[in-house]
Amino acid sequence: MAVVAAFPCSTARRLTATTRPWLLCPLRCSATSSSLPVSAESDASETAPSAPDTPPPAPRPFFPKRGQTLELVCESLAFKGKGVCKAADTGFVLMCDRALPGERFLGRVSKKKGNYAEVTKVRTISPHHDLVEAPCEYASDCGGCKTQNLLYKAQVAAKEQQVRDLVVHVGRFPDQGVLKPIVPCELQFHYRNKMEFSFGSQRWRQKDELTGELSGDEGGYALGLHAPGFFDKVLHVDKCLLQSQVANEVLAVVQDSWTHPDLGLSPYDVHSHTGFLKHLMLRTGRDVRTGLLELMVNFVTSCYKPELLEPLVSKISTIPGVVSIMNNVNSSVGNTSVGEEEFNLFGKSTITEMLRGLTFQISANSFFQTNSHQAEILYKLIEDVAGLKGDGSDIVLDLFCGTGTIGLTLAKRVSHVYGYEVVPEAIADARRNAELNGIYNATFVQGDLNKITDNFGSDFPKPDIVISDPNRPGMHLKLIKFLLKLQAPRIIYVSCNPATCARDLDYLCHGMAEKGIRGCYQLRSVQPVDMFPHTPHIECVCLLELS
Ligand SMILES: C[S@@+](CC[C@H](N)C(=O)[O-])C[C@H]1O[C@@H](n2cnc3c(N)ncnc32)[C@H](O)[C@@H]1O
Repeated sequence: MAVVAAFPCSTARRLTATTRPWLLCPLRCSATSSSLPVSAESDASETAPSAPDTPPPAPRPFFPKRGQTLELVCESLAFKGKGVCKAADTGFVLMCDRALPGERFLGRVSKKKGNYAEVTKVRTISPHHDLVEAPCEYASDCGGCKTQNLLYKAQVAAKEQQVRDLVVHVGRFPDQGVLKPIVPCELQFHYRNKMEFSFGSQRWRQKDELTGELSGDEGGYALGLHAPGFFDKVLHVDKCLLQSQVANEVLAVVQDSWTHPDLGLSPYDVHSHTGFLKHLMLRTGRDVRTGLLELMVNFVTSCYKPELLEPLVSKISTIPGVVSIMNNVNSSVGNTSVGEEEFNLFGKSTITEMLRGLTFQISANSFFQTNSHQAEILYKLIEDVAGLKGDGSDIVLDLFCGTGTIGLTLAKRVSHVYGYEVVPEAIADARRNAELNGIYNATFVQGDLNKITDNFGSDFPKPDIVISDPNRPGMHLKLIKFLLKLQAPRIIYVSCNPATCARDLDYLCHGMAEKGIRGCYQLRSVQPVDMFPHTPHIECVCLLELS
C-alpha cells in the first residue's frame, strides 16, 4: 500500500503533487480499514465488499474536521513509527502516534496537514495483531520504545514494509528485485551503548497513557528521560532495558543517593536556570584485552564543583566495570550535554570499543554508533557490497564520516580513504583512531557537505567507491549533483532515514527532469537493518552502480 504520509511534505524536497501524483491519489483503503464518525450510523452499502469483477467504487472525498472523532483501524507503521490509518472508502490517510497494525481505536483529529491528518488516540477498541506484554514498566510513557508491546517479528516486518513502500513510491523503483530481507537485531534489549538521562526539579508522569497528557507528581526531584515532546518535563526512571546491566546498576546507585539532603545536590531548572546537575550520561564500551564491558559515567553540571560530586563518585567508582567518571561543565542555558570544559573525576578519560578488528577510543562527547553489536553487522554488509578489487588499489571517499569508523574498517585493504565530516571533534577522533590502529592511508577533512563549492573534489583522486552516510535530512542537492558529475563506479548509500534515502536514490538513478539533471546510477540493492529494536528507526545499506 502507498504510505502516503510516510514522508510529510514539509520534509520533502520534491514530493509535490505534480511530481508525485500518488500523493493526491492514494490507494483505496483495504478491507480492514474503517473510519466512521462515531455518532453516525454505519451504512451497510458503503462497507459491503464489491463483486469480484465489478470495478472498485471511486474514492469518496473526505475532509475531516479538527476535533472530529473517528473509528479507525491501523494498517501499518510509517514515519517516526506512527500508525497509518485510512478513512473508509476514501483512501484519506490519518496518522496516529502509538497506534499499531491491526489495532481498532477511536481517534480524535488533532491536526490537518495538507493531504493527511493526525489523530490522537482516545480509546483502544480492540488491540493490535501480535500483541505482547512490554517488559519495561515505562514503555508506554517514555516515548523511546514505541513498539515494545509489538512482537519483535512484527516490528521488523513493519520496518521492511515501510522501506518497500518508500523505495517504490518515493524512489520510483520496481517492487521486485532490489529489496533484501531486513536483518533483525539479535539483541533486542541492552543493546544501547550510550544513554543520557536528565535531572529535573519535578517528577512527571503520564496522566493519560493514550493521549500522553502529563501531570506533575509530588514525589520530588526526577532523574530520567524527557517526556515525549517536552524539553522541560522529566519522567523518573529507575532503569532502562535498552542499556547495559552495569549502566543500570550505576543509574540505581545514583537514584538511591543523589537526593539525600546531606549531599546538597540540586537539579538544574531549565526555566529559572538555577541548580547544579543537568545530565547523567552512561557509555558502555569493552576492554580491548579482556573483552569485558567497561563503563564511563559522565555528569553534566552547570558549574565546576567536584566536592559536590565526590560522595557519588566514591560510591559509583566501586561498581565493577566502572572505569571512568567524567564531569562536563556546561554553563550555558541550553540543554546540551557537551561541556565547555571537561574534567576527569575517576579512572580513565576515554573508554574503548572494538569494531571489525579495530579499536576505537571513545571520549564523553565522541560520536559512535550506539548499537556496537549491530554496527559490526552493518559494517560487514557495507564491506560485502563494496566489492573491493582485492589488490589494494581502491580509492574510497567516505562522506559524512563521523569518527571515521566505516572508512577505517576498509582502510587496510584499499589504497586510500578520504573522509569528510562537519564536526571538528569527530574529525579529531577519526585521526586519533587511525593512528591508534596504525592506519596511515586515511585523510580526514572537516567541512560542510551542504556547502560544497565547484572546487570540491580537487583535493582527492577520483574514487572507486563512494560511501555516503548522511544524517536524517539526507544529501543536499549540491552533493547529489557533484556525485552525478563525479561518476564513481559505485556508491554505497547508508541511511538512517528511508524516506530521504528513497528520494536521493531517485535523483541519483532517475535524475530530475524539471531541473535538467540526469541520473546515471542503477540501484542494485537495498538492505534494511534493524539497529534499534522497539523504536521506529531503520537503517539501510544501498548499493548503486554506474549505468
Ligand atoms: C549518520 S552519522 C554517520 C557517521 C559515520 N559514518 C559512522 O558510521 O559512524 C552522520 C554524520 O554526518 C555528519 N554531518 C551532518 N551534517 C553534515 C554536513 N552538512 N556536512 C558534513 N557532515 C555532516 C554528522 O556530524 C555525523 O557525524
